[in-house]
Amino acid sequence: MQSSLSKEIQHKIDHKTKPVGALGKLEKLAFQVASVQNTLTPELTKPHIIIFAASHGIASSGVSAYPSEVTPQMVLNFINGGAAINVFTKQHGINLWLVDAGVDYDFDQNERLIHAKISHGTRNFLKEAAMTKEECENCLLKGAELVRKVQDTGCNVIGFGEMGIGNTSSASLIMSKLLNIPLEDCVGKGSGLNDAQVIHKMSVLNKALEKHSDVDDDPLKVLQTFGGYEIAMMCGAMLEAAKLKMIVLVDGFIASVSFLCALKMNSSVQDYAVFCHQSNEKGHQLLVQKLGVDPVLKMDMRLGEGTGCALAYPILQSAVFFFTEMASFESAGVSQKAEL
Ligand SMILES: O=C(O)c1ccc[n+]([C@@H]2O[C@H](COP(=O)([O-])O)[C@@H](O)[C@H]2O)c1
Ligand SMILES: Cc1cc2nc[nH]c2cc1C
Repeated sequence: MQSSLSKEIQHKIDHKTKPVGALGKLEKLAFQVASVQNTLTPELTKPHIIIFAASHGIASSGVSAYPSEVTPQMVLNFINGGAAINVFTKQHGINLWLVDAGVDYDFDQNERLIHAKISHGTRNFLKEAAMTKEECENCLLKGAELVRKVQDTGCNVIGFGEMGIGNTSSASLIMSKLLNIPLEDCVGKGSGLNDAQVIHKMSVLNKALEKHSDVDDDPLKVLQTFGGYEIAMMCGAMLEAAKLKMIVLVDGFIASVSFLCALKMNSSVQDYAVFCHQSNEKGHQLLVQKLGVDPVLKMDMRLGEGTGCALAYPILQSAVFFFTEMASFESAGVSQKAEL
């Protein structure tokens, strides 16, 4: 049953000076933000994006178009402000936090980089589980702790990005296991494999599935076996952000898989999530369909880093601003729909 606040929110949307429904998806977003914040006067405050970076044992098995050194190199690029996410967050006034979740490199102390290194990278899941149970649980706790720190700054809308060469392999395996769908439907080009290389990636990942055939669909076990530290930390962060009633901006394929893990642990996370864009990575379209969500943007992007969140943020702002600032038919003296 619709609550009385839900009815009031919908009434407010429908009485703005526009044909009913004419602001399309913006109306759904406004409804969601007002519902999450439990108010007819929602606001977005101190937007943040956290990027979690980590190295992957599987990256040595020829599953990515790029070498694993790119992960620490890109972290340095984030620190120096040169990556796409730096540019877009600056453009839209979004605060950016960088987290070393487990990169295979010892960074110098830097005030722009948060040290949360679980280890120097996950193990290769062709041989053994990527993480221990304890490491996986530590990731969830660390992600949650970071979100609490962000919320303490006055933030109520948070997006998550990732950087980790090899992490589309982790994400594909987790998706296949948790949704019980064929691996083939979950595996794509990642950061840019050609067709022959995707076939090799498939055969490597099939071996990993065989190796861990005893793993059922328990989300913590799946995350521990195939995950990356950044995927698990993001999962813990999303769960905490939902608990704190923050709006959660979900980026592309890998971030959506973190969301899937979070959803399997606590289904209420769905109410807080805004899916920012439809990634070009093969598995994402199916994942979005299975989740029953309709991403804000489709820009043919497949970058990660939280770039989809940064691009969708001003659209979310427009949703909140029309809801709070537009005149109503009554206040503007505009005639309503004719009774025909
Ligand atoms: O966000 C996405 O949809 C997305 C799709 C494909 C690749 N990526 C990025 O590319 C990296 C993973 O690609 P790969 O091929 O190394 O598994 C990782 O750093 C991700 O941020 C991201
Ligand atoms: C250069 C580069 C930048 C990235 N950012 C996120 N994933 C990435 C993968 C590569 C290869």
